[in-house]
Amino acid sequence: MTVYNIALIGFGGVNRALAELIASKNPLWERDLGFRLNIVAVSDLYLGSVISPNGLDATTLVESKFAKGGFSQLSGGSAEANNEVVIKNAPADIIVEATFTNPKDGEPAVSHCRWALEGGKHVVTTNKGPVAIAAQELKALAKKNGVRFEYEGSVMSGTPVIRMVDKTLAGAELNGFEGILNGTSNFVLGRMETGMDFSAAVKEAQELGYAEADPTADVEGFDVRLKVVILANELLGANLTPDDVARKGISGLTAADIDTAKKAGSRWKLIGSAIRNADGSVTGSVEPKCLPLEHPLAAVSGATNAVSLNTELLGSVTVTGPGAGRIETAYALLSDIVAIHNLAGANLKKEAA
Ligand SMILES: NC(=O)c1ccc[n+]([C@@H]2O[C@H](COP(=O)([O-])OP(=O)(O)OC[C@H]3O[C@@H](n4cnc5c(N)ncnc54)[C@H](O)[C@@H]3O)[C@@H](O)[C@H]2O)c1
Ligand SMILES: N[C@@H](CCO)C(=O)O
Repeated sequence: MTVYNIALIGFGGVNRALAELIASKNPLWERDLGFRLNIVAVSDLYLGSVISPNGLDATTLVESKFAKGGFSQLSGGSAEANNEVVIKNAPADIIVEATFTNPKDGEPAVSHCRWALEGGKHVVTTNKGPVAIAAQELKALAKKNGVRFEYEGSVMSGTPVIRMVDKTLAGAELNGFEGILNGTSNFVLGRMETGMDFSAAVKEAQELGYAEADPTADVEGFDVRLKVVILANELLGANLTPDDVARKGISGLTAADIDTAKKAGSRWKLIGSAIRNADGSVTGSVEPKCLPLEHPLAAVSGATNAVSLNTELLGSVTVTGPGAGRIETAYALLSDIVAIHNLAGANLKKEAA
């Protein structure tokens, strides 16, 4: 039986959801995917950290109501989030990075990824910071150390877009994309169409686990800007930084704007896009657009995301699915681990007794 030891960095909505899945689905994964996951360490800013070489019980982790510093009650635990010690010393094959996204410099998550990869540990992450800001460096580091840096959940949560385009649209000649890439702002715009106030709608998105720790990142377009950078660099071979992408969020839209659009048979959406220019350069942008109802992105509602990929050989191909949510994003982490597992010659497989 193949077992992957994993260490969770951050134990908020997403990594907690992964632990929930581990608690209930390990037997299914063993049967269908050929591996099970064993949590050997967790580190969280609020809860502290714990290393347990034989593994922590996922159900206990999920069901215990830990107070601040509560991991100190566990054997091998501390009230401090000793991320560096956990990443470097825990006997983990895979580091699962799901701390806050820092849209400015990606830290401390970039360092978390660096420590893991330098130590020969795979990284799977839903954190957009390290991917948008340091993907090239981290991919090179992973290659040098014979491990993988995987980040499917950094764009569109568990809905496959990065790996899907890479694997199944190879050769289709992608020229650009436009999409709804932030679940929170799309959810908020939808709620405003029903007459709900902007702040109440943001609060609801927070309660549903869609929003960033600071929801300004969602409604002001910073989150979409990171996602445009990730997709443009990954799929169009660009070398954009967040500062290269023009950005405008949805906070300036009023109830009257929403109403006027509705009466005109259209709908506001926050659109992230990038195009390849004639000279080969790539331009990205984030802005609210008033789309006619017949536009393919106009009907995308709630926290659902969609991206229309403009290809030379196939025309437009649209991928749609959940763009946020705890379990949905935890699934992205699982899909990254499946990708690692499926790599021929992966040297992390362990035959447990
Ligand atoms: N929730 C979603 O729908 C979703 C979807 C895609 C990507 N993401 C990204 O995944 C990551 C996690 O999302 P989430 O919803 O679980 O967020 P969250 O705010 O619920 O949890 C983040 C956790 O990380 C911990 N943390 C923050 N900084 C830390 C540090 N330096 N060291 C240790 N722990 C730290 C916090 O205490 C918190 O428990 C974020 O980067 C987010 O942008 C989230
Ligand atoms: N806060 C983000 C999470 C997914 O990256 C969103 O609402 O889309």
